[in-house]
Amino acid sequence: MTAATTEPRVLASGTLDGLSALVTGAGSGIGRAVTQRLVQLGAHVTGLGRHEDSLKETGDLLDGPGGYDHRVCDVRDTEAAAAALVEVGESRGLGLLVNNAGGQFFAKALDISVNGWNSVLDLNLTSIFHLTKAAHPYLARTHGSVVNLSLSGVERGGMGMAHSIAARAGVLGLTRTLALEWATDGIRINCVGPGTVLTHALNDEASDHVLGNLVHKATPMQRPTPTADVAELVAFLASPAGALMTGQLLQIDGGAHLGAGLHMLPEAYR
Ligand SMILES: CCCCC/C=C/C(=O)SCCNC(=O)CCNC(=O)[C@H](O)C(C)(C)COP(=O)(O)OP(=O)(O)OC[C@H]1O[C@@H](n2cnc3c(N)ncnc32)[C@H](O)[C@@H]1OP(=O)(O)O
Ligand SMILES: NC(=O)C1=CN([C@@H]2O[C@H](COP(=O)(O)OP(=O)(O)OC[C@H]3O[C@@H](n4cnc5c(N)ncnc54)[C@H](OP(=O)(O)O)[C@@H]3O)[C@@H](O)[C@H]2O)C=CC1
Repeated sequence: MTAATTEPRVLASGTLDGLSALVTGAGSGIGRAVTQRLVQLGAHVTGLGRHEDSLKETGDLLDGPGGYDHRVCDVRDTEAAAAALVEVGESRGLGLLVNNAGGQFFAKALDISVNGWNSVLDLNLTSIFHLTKAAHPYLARTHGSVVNLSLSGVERGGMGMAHSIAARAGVLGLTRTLALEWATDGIRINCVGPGTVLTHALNDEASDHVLGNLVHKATPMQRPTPTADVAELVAFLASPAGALMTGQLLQIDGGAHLGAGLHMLPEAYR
């Protein structure tokens, strides 16, 4: 058997029967793959995002025994996002929050304005704090969990990503602090750090040179991270098999965090 297995789906059907989940950024990429897998395993997912068409498309692509609905919302509008979560919590309860919506533009620190810094921090850190806080009462009732999508290699830093790396380091600190503060409420909270995932969004941002060449060089296992692998890990953390896992950063990256890093040098930007 080779290490490069192409089928990461190992959890038994029915593993997440009855789970109510909220996934931010469910309309594309990793969030869509996570939604698909949770629904296959029996969960009901509410997908959150800014664009109705892509959220609807996620719903059209689902196959599985679980359920799906969506809410259009910008997670940086912390009151609107919390209100959407409360609606879900009050109507169906909440056993899992996946803070997946995120991203950044690639720029050297000296080229990041105050507004640019704030927009990335708001998206990748502040919104997560407020939404997770709003989820507390519902997760306490179900002894549920939170999964925060982060990046591989945050502790190493990454050129062109000062704002995003700072935000993700903040999310890890938040994750570990809430893991401590909420453990006795029965709530677990973890981070998943994917390596490079060739989603449309990244393809739009980075040049073919980065995606076709540097990813392989910067990744000991010489391949990008498939969305399905990330989705299985999120489902595992939400399942009874993850019941003692909290405060973790699980890097699913082919060893990329051990290497020199895939730095977004200016020549790599689109
Ligand atoms: C190392 C390689 C592996 C990478 C691993 C990570 C991969 C991924 O995350 S994949 C997803 C990739 N796609 C994205 O991340 C796209 C997501 N980006 C966005 O949604 C937006 O860029 C944003 C949310 C981060 C910012 O959006 P918004 O707040 O709407 O931005 P504005 O246009 O209003 O601009 C605000 C502010 O930011 C400045 N700015 C925007 N782009 C750049 C840039 N390329 N360089 C420098 N500054 C930029 C913009 O000028 C505004 O500032 P002011 O001009 O001072 O007002
Ligand atoms: N691709 C990669 O290589 C890696 C990605 N990651 C991280 O994983 C997460 C998902 O990435 P990926 O799937 O690639 O990215 P995508 O850009 O494909 O997905 C991000 C999703 O988040 C939604 N979103 C973005 N901003 C907001 C907002 N303000 N409010 C609500 N929803 C929003 C987008 O939908 P809409 O525009 O409709 O709102 C979109 O569906 C991100 O946090 C990303 O940084 C981590 C490691 C590597």
